[in-house]
Amino acid sequence: MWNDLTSYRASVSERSILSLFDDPGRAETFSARFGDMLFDFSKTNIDGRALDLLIRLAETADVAGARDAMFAGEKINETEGRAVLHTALRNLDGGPVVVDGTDVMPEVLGTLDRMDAFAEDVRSGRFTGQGGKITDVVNIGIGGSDLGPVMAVQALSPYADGPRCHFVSNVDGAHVADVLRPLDPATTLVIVASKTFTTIETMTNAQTVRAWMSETVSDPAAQFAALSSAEDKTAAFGIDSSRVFGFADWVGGRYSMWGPIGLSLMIAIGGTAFRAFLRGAQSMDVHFKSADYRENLPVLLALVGIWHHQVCGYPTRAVLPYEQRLIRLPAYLQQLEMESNGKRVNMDGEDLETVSGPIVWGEPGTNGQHAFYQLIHQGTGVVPCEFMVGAKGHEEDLGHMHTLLVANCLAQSEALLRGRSLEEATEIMAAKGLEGAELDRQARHRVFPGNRPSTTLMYPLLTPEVLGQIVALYEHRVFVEGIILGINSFDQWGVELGKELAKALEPVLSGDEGTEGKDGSTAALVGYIKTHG
Ligand SMILES: O=P(O)(O)OC[C@H]1O[C@](O)(CO)[C@@H](O)[C@@H]1O
Repeated sequence: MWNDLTSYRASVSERSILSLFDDPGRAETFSARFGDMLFDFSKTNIDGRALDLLIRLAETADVAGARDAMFAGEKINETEGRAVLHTALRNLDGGPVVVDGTDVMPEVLGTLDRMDAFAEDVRSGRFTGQGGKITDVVNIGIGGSDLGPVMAVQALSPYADGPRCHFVSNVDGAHVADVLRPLDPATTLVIVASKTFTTIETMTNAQTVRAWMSETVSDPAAQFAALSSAEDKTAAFGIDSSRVFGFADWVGGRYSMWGPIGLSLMIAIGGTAFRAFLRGAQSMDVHFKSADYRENLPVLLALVGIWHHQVCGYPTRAVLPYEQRLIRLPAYLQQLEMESNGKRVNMDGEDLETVSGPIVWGEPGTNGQHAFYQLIHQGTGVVPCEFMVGAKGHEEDLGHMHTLLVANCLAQSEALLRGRSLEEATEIMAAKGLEGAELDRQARHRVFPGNRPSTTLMYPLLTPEVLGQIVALYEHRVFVEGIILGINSFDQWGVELGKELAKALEPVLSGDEGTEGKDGSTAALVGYIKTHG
């Protein structure tokens, strides 16, 4: 299958994507809709034959079978012996989801109701701090216990009518210090978000914040809540069980914002909007489960990704939301995609047949246009770009700005597609009065090779429901890519070694232990810190 794809790609690699639009139906054929959402992949070099081969790849990998196994609660995370059921957290209709013979939905929905009640207590002032109504919430977490809520709170700021939410993740004391500086401990709620309740960054920050709070309030623990599966540890930290929201081991960290890890978002936007966010994701689940591969957005997004990375060999992909409020989406997707599919062996522990998942990066447009788009347009490498934009913005009185935003988004994908030839560039520069060798030289700097692939995801407006759809779309995209590559997308052993070595280096840096056994570079770097620290 892979060979068929790579040899077919080689046979069409020189053709211009623009020429494919000689087919007047191309934009329609190479796009798919889900409700009001449109995914356009016509500005890629994928044609009917390539799509057929990609679909066959999905069929051969039995994506549908793996998908059904995931939704059915089978232990598809084989290296950790766990089911993968973040979809149960947004299964608002409550149809049974059985794990080890038990329907988990009553507990899931019960926890959601408890979260809702607590969020409402905080928002209404029924739950107060020791100085009165809660004005600020500080979520302490990292990775999957941080990136989702950070991204979503920002994305949905037009819906945020609750206390202000802040996020502390880095173990760099600068982060917590900067976040706490303007806050009043007596009206601040602290949420410690950690599935394991052992993550060193989170626990260190939690202790720092508790110490900060204890300088002002008599009972700091009363203003703490915890989002964790480790109830013994939350109790040991002194957090009352009424403010502990747990979740099962079948919710992976980077897939967890649909449940308790989303509490800060729920407090910011309220329970009704939070449920709309879940409903959006749930609707994408239904689509993923039922739509034909050729109409299935997560499957198509995955196949386009596979085409560009594994088949064409483009090493990275850029996610470019023309939506300022999605500023943290690229970071969120970096964890989702790279922690999930950045693996070198397959489920059986054998070397992968192909390269693993791509490097994912990006920034909102139009800002990126004034920074790295230069390389995207004229650099020697190809970066497939994933644009996304809403038909409308929330600032109705600033509609003219939204029009300009959309114009820029569409212009970028058009420019990548068309490019500008040497003849065109020469004509432009000649019209400016240049001639001879200087004309030639200057024109060459103004050539755009074009023929660079991009996709565009469009949606009506970034509502909670649409955000839920977008995030679930990407989750399932990562899943499909993982299945096709044979990867377990739900473990993350690659983060462990660094954690272990950091633990071992702490006493070396503090002077309790020497650098014996360390490589020369590490020993020298320790020496620098000891001299200058
Ligand atoms: O929620 P926890 O247990 O603190 O873990 C935080 C993050 O750390 C990781 O395990 C990686 O270090 C992520 O997968 C996870 O999202």
